[in-house]
Amino acid sequence: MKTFDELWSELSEKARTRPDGSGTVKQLDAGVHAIGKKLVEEAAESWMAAEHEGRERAAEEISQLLYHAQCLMLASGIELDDVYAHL
Ligand SMILES: N=c1c2ncn([C@@H]3O[C@H](COP(=O)(O)OP(=O)(O)OP(=O)(O)O)[C@@H](O)[C@H]3O)c2ncn1[C@@H]1O[C@H](COP(=O)(O)O)[C@@H](O)[C@H]1O
Repeated sequence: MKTFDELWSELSEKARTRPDGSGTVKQLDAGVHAIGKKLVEEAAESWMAAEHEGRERAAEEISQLLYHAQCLMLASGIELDDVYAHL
């Protein structure tokens, strides 16, 4: 279990150190267009899970949505505070 901010610290570190086997590094190397497609996919999966699959599955898909949102942030040079300023 980790918070949104803890995940951000972890992913930012992955982006900096580029450890072998990191799915995040792979995502970042794939670029904004590829990450955006994943984000749309996870948003749709979150919607379907919330409508048809129950709370646990919806929570799981939303976690993946948040993860891909952070990958998009990293790939776009967007910081947490840039997003928090609009909440
Ligand atoms: N929270 C996530 C996370 N959520 C989703 N994913 C990736 O995104 C994929 C989900 O998208 P896909 O739909 O393609 O894969 P899937 O298994 O078919 O899933 P569904 O389609 O069924 O939803 C997973 O297989 C993971 O590779 C994640 N990968 C990593 N994290 C976190 O990010 C951290 C760093 O990960 P690495 O960079 O891989 O070390 C990890 O410690 C985790 O906490």
